[in-house]
Amino acid sequence: MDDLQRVLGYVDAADDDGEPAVEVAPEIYEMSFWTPEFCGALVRAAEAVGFTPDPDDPVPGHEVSLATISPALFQRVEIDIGRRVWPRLQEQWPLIEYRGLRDAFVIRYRVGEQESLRLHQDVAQVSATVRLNDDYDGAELAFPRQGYDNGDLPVGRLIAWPSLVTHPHEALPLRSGTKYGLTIWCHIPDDLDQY
Ligand SMILES: O=C(O)CCC(=O)C(=O)O
Ligand SMILES: [Fe+2]
Repeated sequence: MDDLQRVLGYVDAADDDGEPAVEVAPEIYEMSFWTPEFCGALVRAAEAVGFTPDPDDPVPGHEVSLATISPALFQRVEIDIGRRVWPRLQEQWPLIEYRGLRDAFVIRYRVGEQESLRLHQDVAQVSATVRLNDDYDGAELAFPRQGYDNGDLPVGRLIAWPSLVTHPHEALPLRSGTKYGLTIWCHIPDDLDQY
């Protein structure tokens, strides 16, 4: 199968071990999500489209949204997260409510280009990241308060955390190679009269 079929059709993307999420550090949950083959195809698609830093982004990175690669892909990922990821997170956080994705983008770290990302928190309900490759050194996604980094996370697996207040995180300096990760931000409910 070629990359085009795989990425645009979302073919052979899901890797589902059927296991519940595992708490790898305080309120950080890991689970299966994508096949390594799909991760590789998505990285090649992101490279074909190109990475552009947004000058208005307060935490600028070299990123490309899945919606820029393909609106249909963005929609499939949004539905897939609602079907496969959210129920596993609700076992841990029963009151969260899925309102779709604020964004999902591939971020790239390259020596001589973007080599780290400063400590920040995300403005979202729940944040997640998927490891897309592992042929690089450094650039671990680190949570200083939780004493956790994703250096040992296998390609295709996802970790999720509460976006604000308790889980500031940073990408440590890259030492060699190119890192790709998928960042996922889930919408905050805005129907405040429900609460
Ligand atoms: O995966 C990473 O390197 C971190 C990305 C991140 O925290 C973000 O895009 O908000
Ligand atoms: Fe972040």
